[in-house]
Amino acid sequence: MVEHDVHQQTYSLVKLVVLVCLLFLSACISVEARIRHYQWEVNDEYKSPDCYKKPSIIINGKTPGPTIVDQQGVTTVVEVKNSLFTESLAIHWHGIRQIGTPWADGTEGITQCPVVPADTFIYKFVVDRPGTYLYHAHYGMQRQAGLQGMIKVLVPNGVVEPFSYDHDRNILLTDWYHKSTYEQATGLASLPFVWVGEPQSILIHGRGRFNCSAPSTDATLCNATHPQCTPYTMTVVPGKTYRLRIGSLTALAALSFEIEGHNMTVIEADGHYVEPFVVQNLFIYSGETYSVLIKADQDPTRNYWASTKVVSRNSTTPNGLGIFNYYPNHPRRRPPTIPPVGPRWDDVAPRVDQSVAIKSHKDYIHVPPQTSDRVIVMLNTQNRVNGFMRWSVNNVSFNMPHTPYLIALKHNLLHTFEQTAPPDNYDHENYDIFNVAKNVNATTSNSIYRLKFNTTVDIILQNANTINPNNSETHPWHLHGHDFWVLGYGNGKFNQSIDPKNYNLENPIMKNTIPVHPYGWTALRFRADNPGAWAFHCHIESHFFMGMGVVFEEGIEKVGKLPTSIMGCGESKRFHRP
Ligand SMILES: O=C1O[C@H]([C@@H](O)CO)C(O)=C1O
Repeated sequence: MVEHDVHQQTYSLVKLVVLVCLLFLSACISVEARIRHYQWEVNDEYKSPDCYKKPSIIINGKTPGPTIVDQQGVTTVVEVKNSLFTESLAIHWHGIRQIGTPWADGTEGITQCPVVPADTFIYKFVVDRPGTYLYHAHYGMQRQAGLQGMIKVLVPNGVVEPFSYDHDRNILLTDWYHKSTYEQATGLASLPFVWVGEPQSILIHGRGRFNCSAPSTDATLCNATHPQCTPYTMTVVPGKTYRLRIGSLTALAALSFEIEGHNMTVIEADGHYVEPFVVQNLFIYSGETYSVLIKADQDPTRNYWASTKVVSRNSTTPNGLGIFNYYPNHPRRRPPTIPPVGPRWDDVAPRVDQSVAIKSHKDYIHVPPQTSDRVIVMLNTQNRVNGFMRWSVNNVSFNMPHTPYLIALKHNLLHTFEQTAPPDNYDHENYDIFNVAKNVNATTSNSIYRLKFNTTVDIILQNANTINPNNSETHPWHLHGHDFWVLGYGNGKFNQSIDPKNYNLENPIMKNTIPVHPYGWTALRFRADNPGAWAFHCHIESHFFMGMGVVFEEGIEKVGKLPTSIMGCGESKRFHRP
C-alpha cells in the first residue's frame, strides 16, 4: 500500500514536471512567434525607377524597401546595417507610437544619434495597432533618395474588421528627382537659395516613366527600355474586391490618385477605421496612409489606368501612370483610353471637402477629451534668417541640436539646447495671413515645447501667404509618438472665440498626419501621455530641412533606461558603449 502510494506520488510528480516543461516550452514558442526579425542592409546604388539613372539609397537592393508585414502585438526587430559609403542614417517607423520605446523612433537629433557607416543599429518595437504605416529615413534629406517603405499590421487571428475584401495589396506613392539629395540640400542651405523645384516623376511603388527624349535630357543616363521602369501593374480578378493600402512619402508633392472608371471606398486612414465614403480621386499628402476598397466590376476584356497627379502646386511633373490589369489580359496591355487628367491643381475645395469627410467609423469611435489644458497656435511662415530661406513656426525656425533631445533631457544635459520656450502663439491681431509679411525675417532656435504629462493639448496649425505674393502652400504635418483627433478645418484666420464651438468632438478621426490647406487652419487635439521627445513637423522633406518643425517633451522622468546604442554624438559620446 505504502509502496503503491510512493509510486503514485512519483508518477504524479513526473506528470507535473512534464506538464510544467510543456507549458514552459509552448510559452517560449509563442513568445518566439511574437518576435519577428528583419535583417536589412542599406547601400548606395544607381537606380533607374523612371528610366533615368540616379544615385539612390536602397534597402536589400530595393527602393521602396521590403514591406514589413506583421500581426498586431508582434515585437518587430529590424537590424539595419549601414553600408553607405560616407553617410550616416536613421530610420523612422512612421505611425508606430513607440509606447515605452521612445528611443526606437529613429529621428536623428531627437531620439538618437546617426548610425555611422559600417555600424549596425537594432530597432526593436511593438506594432501595437492594426493598420497601414510607413518607414523612412529621418536624417537630412535621405528619404527622397529612396530609403523608404511600408508597414502592414494585420489584425490578430479571429478579429474581424468592419469591411471585407478578397485580396490585400499595398502601394507607396513617391516623387522622384534626378538631382542627388546632397545637391538639393546644398541648394536649400546656400546663398543665393536654390529651390529643389518640381520633381521629375511620380512613382507608383517605385515605378515611373520619364520621357527620355525630352529636351536637354542626357541620353547616356536615360534608357527608355530599362527593366526598372516598366509601369506598375496591379493584376485583379474580375468580380473580386481589393483592399488597396495607399501610402504617400513624397518629398514635396500633394497627390490625387485614381483608378480610371472605378470608385474607391475609403475605409482606413493612418491606422484608424473610417466611416466609409466613396471617392473617384483620393487626395493624399506626404506621410498619410489610406486603405480603399476597389471592386473589379468594370469591363474585364481590357485594362485601366492607375493615375496620380500633383495638386496644390502648379507642377510641371507629368502624372504617374500604372496599369490596373484585369486578369487574364496581358499586364502590359495599354488601356484603350486616354489616361485620366485628374482634378485641377488649384481647386482647393474638393481637397478640403475630403479632409472634412474623414470621420471615425461609428463602431470604433475614440471620444476625445471635451476640453483641453493648453492651446498652441502655430503660424506657418516662409522666412529669411540672415538672408537664408527658412520656414518657421511663430517666427522661430527649428535647428537640430548636436545632442539628441531624448538623451539630453534624460541625462540632464540641458545646456545642449536653448531653454527659452518657443512661443504658444503669434501676433494674432496684427499678422495678415493673406499677404507677404511686412517683415519676413525670423530667428532660429533649438528650444522645445515641454508638455505637462497626461494633459490634453490642442494645436492650431495656421497657414499664411508665403514669401511670394498670392501664394499659400499645403503643408502635411506629422506627429511622432501619438495619434491626434482631427477637430476641424477652416478657411482664413482661426478665431479662438468662435471656431472651437464648431469642433467635431463626437466622431473625429484620429490620425498622425494632417494637411493644413492654403490660407486655412487645422485644429487637432492629443493627450501628452507617451513619455519621450517627439518631433512634430511638416512632412515636405525640404521644408523640415529648412526649419519647419517643433519638438515636444512629455514625461521624460518616466522614460526607462536609454540604450547606449542611440548615443555617441554631441555630449552623449561619454555614455556610448559599443
Ligand atoms: O520652400 C519653398 O521655396 C519655394 C519658393 O517659395 C521659393 O521662392 C517653394 O515653392 C517652396 O515650397
